[in-house]
Amino acid sequence: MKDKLIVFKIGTSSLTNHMGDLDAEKLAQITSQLAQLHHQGYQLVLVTSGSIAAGFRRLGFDKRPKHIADKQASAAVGQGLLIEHYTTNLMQDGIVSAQVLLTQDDFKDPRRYNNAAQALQVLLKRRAIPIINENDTIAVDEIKVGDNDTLSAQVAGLLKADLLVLLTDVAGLYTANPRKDPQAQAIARVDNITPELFQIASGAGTANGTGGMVTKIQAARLATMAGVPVFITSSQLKNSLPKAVKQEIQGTYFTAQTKAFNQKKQWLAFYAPSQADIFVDAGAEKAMVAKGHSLLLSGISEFSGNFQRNDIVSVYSQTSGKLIGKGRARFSRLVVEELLQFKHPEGTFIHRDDWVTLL
Ligand SMILES: Nc1ncnc2c1ncn2[C@@H]1O[C@H](COP(=O)(O)OP(=O)(O)O)[C@@H](O)[C@H]1O
Ligand SMILES: N[C@@H](CCC(=O)OP(=O)(O)O)C(=O)O
Repeated sequence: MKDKLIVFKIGTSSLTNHMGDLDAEKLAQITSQLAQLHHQGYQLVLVTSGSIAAGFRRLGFDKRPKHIADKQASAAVGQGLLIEHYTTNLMQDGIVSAQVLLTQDDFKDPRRYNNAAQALQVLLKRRAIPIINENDTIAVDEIKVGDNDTLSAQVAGLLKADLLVLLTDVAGLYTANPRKDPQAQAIARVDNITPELFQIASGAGTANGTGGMVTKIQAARLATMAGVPVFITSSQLKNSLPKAVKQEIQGTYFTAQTKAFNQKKQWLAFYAPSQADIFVDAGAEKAMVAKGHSLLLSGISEFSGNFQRNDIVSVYSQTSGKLIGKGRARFSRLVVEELLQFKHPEGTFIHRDDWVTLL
């Protein structure tokens, strides 16, 4: 399938042995399948975990460390070793790979966000495979994506991928954790990610993984809102990568939303820091959510926090108290306060082009 762009995410659980160390044989299985797909004409991106697993023992820890600074130091040692495996293996098939390390800051700052997209697009156009991980060594809480499931969804959305495949150690999402509940049933397809779905997903399956199915469902939510379908499957089945691309293997398929966010709206929805909270009345809520209309000044019932013109604000329903979306303010708080003194305040506070519904 020429030009189809697939983002694969491979978790620590799929790259390690029972001691938690990087397993070169498992990694080689992945690279040979990537090479196969590359030669078929697919554009590929790999988001890979494993830097901590690859580094901790060399740094003198006898098991995977738990403290943040120890993990960061291990990642600094392991990232180089991890990328060396990918580069060497892919080079044997004549494929150029590229290391890209990202943090949440790269998504929050619109300039860095565009830069990341452009650099990745050049790599893809030139048939290289970007090998992405979080920049663990420098990522403190404030700038952390936190898990590679989410990072892969962010990347898939940014690049408008045709499919995101999350490869793990179970063949998709089950009605309960299959490691703990033998009665758990496989779920083949999810059209709607409801809050109930999160309840069936507990944390990581092994001491090596981060987040388990919860972060995978969160990732699926983000990617599908950005218009990218998601397939969760096991990396341990034979030829799982080529089969996953066509869903010819057991797994869970999440359908993409039809009204997907474009790049500008993804930034607004997922990354833009919000400066203030605006509460709107029932009429405005209906007009914005159901009809996609702009928010007029007359629909504002309350606000908290200070905001300037062009700042991003969160909009809540006055009736339910729930967050309904985010948008760009056309006036500062000072001006809004003045305008709302009028009996019939006129003007658009958030234009529909600068608005995303998040219900
Ligand atoms: N409802 C569920 N369906 C499938 N797996 C689940 C579920 N709830 C929890 N899990 C656990 O999630 C694990 C996969 O997540 P994780 O260990 O973080 O893997 P990775 O390193 O691949 O990201 C599975 O091994 C499984 O034990
Ligand atoms: N960035 C970290 C992994 C973070 C992570 O999300 O791990 P996992 O749940 O195994 O995909 C690393 O390279 O070890």
